[in-house]
Amino acid sequence: MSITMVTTTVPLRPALALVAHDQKKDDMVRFAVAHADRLSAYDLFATGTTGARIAEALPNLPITRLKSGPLGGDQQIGALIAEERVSGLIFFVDPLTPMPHDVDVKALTRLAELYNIPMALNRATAELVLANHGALKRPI
Ligand SMILES: O=C(CO)COP(=O)(O)O
Repeated sequence: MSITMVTTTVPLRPALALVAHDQKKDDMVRFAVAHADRLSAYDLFATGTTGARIAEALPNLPITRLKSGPLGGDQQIGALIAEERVSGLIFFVDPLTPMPHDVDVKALTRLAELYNIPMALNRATAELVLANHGALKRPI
């Protein structure tokens, strides 16, 4: 007599955070539309307005919207990184416009550095991150 063990594996999905400054939101929407299939493999988080723009363009793509960046959304994403719940950050930064919440942006990128998660600050790097999506760590 033989015994067969049946195991099921529930894959843990890695999570990605998407953020774009105002002058880069159109770029982010184009990026999300171009990669909608691949992005659907992730649990997605976004700052408020970025998430709204993506949801408007891709209503079937689940995305958790946090607060708007200037109202604490960058810090919320930073907290998710510190809790090791986000394994990649795609942040289309506007290098030409001063931001009142620049310290929050700096704190967010610092945590992405500290926790050694892939962080793309422009579209060229975001393409590389998504193309190497196997490198994105799974959540604990
Ligand atoms: O300001 C931001 C990042 O610093 C983005 O926030 P919103 O997506 O709410 O515009």
